Amino acid sequence: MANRMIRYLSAGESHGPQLTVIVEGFPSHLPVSKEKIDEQLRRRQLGYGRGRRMQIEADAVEITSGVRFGRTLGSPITMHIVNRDFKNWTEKMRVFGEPPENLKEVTRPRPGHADLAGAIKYDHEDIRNVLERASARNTATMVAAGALARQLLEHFGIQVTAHVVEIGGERVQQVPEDWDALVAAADASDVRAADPEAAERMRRKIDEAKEKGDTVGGVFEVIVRGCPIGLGSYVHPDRKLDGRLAGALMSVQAIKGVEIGLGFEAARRFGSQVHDAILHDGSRYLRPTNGAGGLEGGVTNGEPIVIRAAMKPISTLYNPLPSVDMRTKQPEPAAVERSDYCAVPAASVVGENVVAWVIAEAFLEKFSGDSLAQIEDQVRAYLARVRQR
Ligand SMILES: Cc1cc2nc3c(=O)[nH]c(=O)nc-3n(C[C@H](O)[C@H](O)[C@H](O)COP(=O)(O)O)c2cc1C
Ligand SMILES: C=C(O[C@@H]1CC(C(=O)O)=C[C@@H](OP(=O)(O)O)[C@H]1O)C(=O)O
Repeated sequence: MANRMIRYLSAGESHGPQLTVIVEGFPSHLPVSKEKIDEQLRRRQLGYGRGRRMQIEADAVEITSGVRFGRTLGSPITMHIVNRDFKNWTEKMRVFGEPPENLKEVTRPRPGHADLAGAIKYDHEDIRNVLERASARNTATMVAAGALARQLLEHFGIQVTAHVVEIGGERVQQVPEDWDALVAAADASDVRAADPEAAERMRRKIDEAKEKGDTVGGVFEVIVRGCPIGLGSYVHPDRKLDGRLAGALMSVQAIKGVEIGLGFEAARRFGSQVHDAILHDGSRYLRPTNGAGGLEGGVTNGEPIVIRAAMKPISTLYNPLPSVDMRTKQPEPAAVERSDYCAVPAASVVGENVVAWVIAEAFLEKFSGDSLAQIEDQVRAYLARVRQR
């Protein structure tokens, strides 16, 4: 295991009273904005193709430890996110007491969800005991932790953004090259695609899925700029930042593929068409291209990190696939839960914040310190040294 300076633990069921995340290892004196965390949570709730649950929730954190007068103390930071929907589930989600008489157990596992494997693994008769925690509701905690990490990164000039590049096979053709224009265009679009024509085709694809009781997936791209050269390491597999980023993104519900830089396309080209030449302008190294996506040997090379993640279509189908009733073992259509039709735009916001977390982890491994000032000293000294190389 790499020596991680920061870590977090999350808890909470999708229809329980709240989600909780405890973040540990942040330096003291970092200014914290609750508004910035809430803004990321708000963005995660948006997107064309989301189901009715998002109209019930209004995600925001309550911070109950680790911050005083707007700055971190160096102690664990606890954040709570209330599940507004809990008020509709108080009986069905009781912590103690007997199940209500009218409780309808979920017994027909949905192909693609954690239902079947989870019910067998944890010996549950009622699949609700699985889906409550498997649910992507928990991505709100990933975003809260990432949004905190992001504030550390921003302090050191590192920025993260994401945009959707594909939904249901409809692809973006034109992406603004300018960073601010890309961020603005992605944020202004309800599918988070920066290309308005592609966005329209994506919306139609989501409508088509909805009409058919079906779902669609897609691909989003996360970009990090401002990372110093030298985060992560080649010296041991579990310290390689490419592997850690891919692992973190693959741990987000429904993410089934990750590629960095040219990714799978690199496998189809000659090396001369893949690798980025090394130039020097007299004061610093330059890379005319960025096929590596900002990572060589599992180490940041100073270029923007470019990483894409593929999300499978949502598993709950209103027109359900064949399944089996786990009580009777008889064929039955899979259970239907209230659901999203497409959550790629939301997943892109999750991806953005998950990536921010991993970069902050790597940043604090390289520039460790108990207070922000100690870290600033280290960063300054390192960057001065880099300029001499
Ligand atoms: C933002 C987001 C929203 C999701 N919404 C739903 C949903 O409404 N219904 C559903 O069946 N799956 C949804 N999923 C996907 C499931 O949570 C996921 O497929 C399931 O937990 C099984 O895990 P796996 O796909 O990683 O194998 C969503 C995923 C994300 C990232
Ligand atoms: C609650 C969220 O997403 C949920 C993820 C999800 C799933 O199965 O993963 C199923 C749905 O839950 P519900 O049945 O309560 O509508 C989504 O709404 C969220 O993103 O905050």
